Amino acid sequence: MSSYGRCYTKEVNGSSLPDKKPTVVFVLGGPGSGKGTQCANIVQHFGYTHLSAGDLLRAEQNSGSENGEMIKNMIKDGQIVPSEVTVKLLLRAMEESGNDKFLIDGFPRNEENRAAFESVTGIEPEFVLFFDCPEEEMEKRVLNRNQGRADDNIESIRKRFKVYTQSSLPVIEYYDSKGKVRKIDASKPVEEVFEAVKEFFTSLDDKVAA
Ligand SMILES: Nc1ncnc2c1ncn2[C@@H]1O[C@H](COP(=O)(O)OP(=O)(O)OP(=O)(O)O)[C@@H](O)[C@H]1O
Ligand SMILES: O=c1ccn([C@@H]2O[C@H](COP(=O)(O)O)[C@@H](O)[C@H]2O)c(=O)[nH]1
Ligand SMILES: [Mg+2]
Repeated sequence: MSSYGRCYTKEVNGSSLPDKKPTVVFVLGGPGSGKGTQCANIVQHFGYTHLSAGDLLRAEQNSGSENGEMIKNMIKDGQIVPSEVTVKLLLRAMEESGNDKFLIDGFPRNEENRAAFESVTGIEPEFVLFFDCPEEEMEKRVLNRNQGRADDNIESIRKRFKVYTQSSLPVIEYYDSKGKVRKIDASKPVEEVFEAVKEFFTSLDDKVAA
């Protein structure tokens, strides 16, 4: 198992493991709210490693993995891939990065994801960056994205919005009840959104330095 698994602690895993838990920020919001766009900016300014769970699943799908067909069908349908698969991909990417600061984009997407990540890693997010955006604006952005994604069509998008409302928003509400949500108005232009995003990461850097 990955050294970023719960086997993280010395007594389970021995001395070759990281002695400090990594910093994790979950980046959540609906399809097309701008998570990937803003994560690229955060990486440049604050030195995080960006892990998009969707990108990891797409790479796994294209790798010839035995889960490839299942992932392909679930993405097309906007369904949430079982945690067992996604958490394993995230842990491997965390370990391979050599970094200790991660933006986990588009995960956890439901309560099962949330509980699995926490129980496997023992990691709680530092905070949850929540990109709040009206559905109409998100739909427009996704339909204009032009990146050849199999789920950027009106049929898949409608399914993704439904899953987001039913399964992902409750995860954001859970973290909100713990005071961990940092909400951003994601309907604004990219530069303005980033100004708001920056404040949260600057505060965290200041807290760590203090
Ligand atoms: N603030 C913004 N204003 C206008 N367009 C934006 C903004 N942020 C991102 N976009 C554009 O909207 C599209 C979706 O952005 P992005 O891929 O970052 O969203 P996402 O939240 O990662 O979506 P998904 O969940 O589907 O992966 C892209 O074409 C991007 O260039
Ligand atoms: O944790 C996750 C993340 C993503 N998925 C599936 O991938 C698509 C696309 O995700 P994006 O974040 O928009 O790139 C999503 O609709 C799910 O089908 C997942 O199952 N679990
Ligand atoms: Mg994205």
